[in-house]
Amino acid sequence: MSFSLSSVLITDEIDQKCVDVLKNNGINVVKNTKLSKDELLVEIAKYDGLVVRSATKVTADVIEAATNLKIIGRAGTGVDNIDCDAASRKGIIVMNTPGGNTLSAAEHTCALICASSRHIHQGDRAMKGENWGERKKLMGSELYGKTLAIIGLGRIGKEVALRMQSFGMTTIGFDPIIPGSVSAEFNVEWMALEAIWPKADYITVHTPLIPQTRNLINDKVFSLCKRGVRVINVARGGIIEEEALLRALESGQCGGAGIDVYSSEPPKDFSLAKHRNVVATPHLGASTVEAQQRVAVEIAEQFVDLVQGKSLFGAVNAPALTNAMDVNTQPWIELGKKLGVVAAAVNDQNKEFSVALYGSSLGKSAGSYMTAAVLAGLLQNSSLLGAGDSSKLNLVSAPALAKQYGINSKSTYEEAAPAPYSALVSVVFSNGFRVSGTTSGGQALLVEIQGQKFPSPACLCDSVVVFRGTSNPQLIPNVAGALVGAGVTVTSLNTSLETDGQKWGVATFATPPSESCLEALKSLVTAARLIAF
Ligand SMILES: NC(=O)c1ccc[n+]([C@@H]2O[C@H](COP(=O)([O-])OP(=O)(O)OC[C@H]3O[C@@H](n4cnc5c(N)ncnc54)[C@H](O)[C@@H]3O)[C@@H](O)[C@H]2O)c1
Ligand SMILES: O=C(O)[C@H](O)COP(=O)(O)O
Repeated sequence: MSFSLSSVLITDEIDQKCVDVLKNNGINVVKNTKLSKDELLVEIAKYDGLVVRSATKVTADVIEAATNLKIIGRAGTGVDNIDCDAASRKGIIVMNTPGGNTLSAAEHTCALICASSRHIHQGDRAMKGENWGERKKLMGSELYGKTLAIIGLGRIGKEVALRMQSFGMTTIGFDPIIPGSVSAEFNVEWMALEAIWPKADYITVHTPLIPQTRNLINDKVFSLCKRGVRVINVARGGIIEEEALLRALESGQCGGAGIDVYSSEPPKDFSLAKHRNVVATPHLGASTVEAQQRVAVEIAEQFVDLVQGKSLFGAVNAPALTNAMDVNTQPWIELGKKLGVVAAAVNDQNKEFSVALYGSSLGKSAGSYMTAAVLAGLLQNSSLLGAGDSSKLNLVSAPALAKQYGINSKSTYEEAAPAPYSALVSVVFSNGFRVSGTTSGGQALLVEIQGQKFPSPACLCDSVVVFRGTSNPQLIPNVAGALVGAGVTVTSLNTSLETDGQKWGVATFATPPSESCLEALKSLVTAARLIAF
């Protein structure tokens, strides 16, 4: 896979090291952190790469205006400031630097837990106001022996657990993906959320902001918690419902909060940040010299690795493209695309299909990239694609465009492949049409069309003629003779087993023929398509 990048725009405060790494690898860089939205809409068209933190909102209109953009890099973790669906529809890769700021965000969380338990913020305010008398109002509580509930046991949640255990806190937690056996390895007892609420003295959230986590901590949850529970949010504003938190702080049901992130940034309303029992910071979780240098270098190196064809590490919207860089997976992705192209050429109902994967060498996880590959093939010559869409069709945009056009796909997996193949891919449409293939020596081979198997699989080379004809001993010699007569050099001719007196056939060529060669077949076959992959 080749990927070129000529000029990158950086619109947020990102460490100089990002600029240096990109420039040292021959990529032009412009850093402008002062662009208004209107200016960004004009500027963005000049660049094929964009690097942001959380301040720049890469909305659908920015992506629409980004006529040359190929990649958006997030120097950090959360990509919720980027419209990833809009980017996917335009075939634009979105990548982040997962892990580069994990330790800083974890340390900041621990700092907020400590500050909240000992009223550090209130004490500091009192001292600055020369108000020593505040001292007697600021009785804190020890963390030792208290229970810390961690919602989201990914990178940051785990690091918070390990650090707060050294204070003698008991750590419990919930994550729908991380099982109890894994969380037990870092001494977090996994519990269902209902069991967590009444046990927790402190609750810290470390999830992405997604529909399932929006307002996760709300009035109802506060009512199920211990009176005086303290909550911390260094993840995303909106995971703890801000109005519910204010109400719980006012009633004393919540004893204090440490908040780094807000549902709108900067907040439209500072009531929460100003509350006496809230220690508030302006989204500082990743704001350390170390984290900023790390994410700056990582995003730049990830861009360079992609240009050099080494890896697509950090891509969040391109599972198929990521796999397309693996030499073992590449032939399967090519096969998927070609099966999609064949299906689009000879089957007239392509809106609903399933990709059936067979063989342990493919594995269940192949479903996401093989489905994307088949979709890319199906859409390649489709009239569904608008003019703008067809130039953007790739393994990133195919699933997003298919969704837009109402094409539904799913995948299934079985460990055992039908003999004689060790691995096989079948694309099965809702009208019963089925096309199957495998790979050998890096080549895509057609094994079956419409349930009719090829005793000897047909190569899906650069261009082929796929035809259907009445089964008679003269079919192959007649088709071969007609093609030779039309001036094309046939390199192979394979036919399937027959069903209802009909056979499928595939012809391959030394050099791609023109569409006119099909004229020669008209009287010999019931259907023929020239397919250029
Ligand atoms: N404040 C900051 O400056 C700062 C810095 C870095 C990261 N972050 C944010 O912190 C959050 C966590 O980052 P991370 O690197 O640990 O991510 P991660 O992907 O490693 O972990 C997130 C975890 O949340 C879990 N999760 C998803 N849905 C859940 C649900 N409904 N309930 C419970 N858990 C759920 C996931 O399974 C995953 O394990 C993200 O929102 C990220 O954007 C903030
Ligand atoms: O998701 C992240 O990486 C953090 O929220 C950091 O955001 P920032 O890069 O704007 O500090």
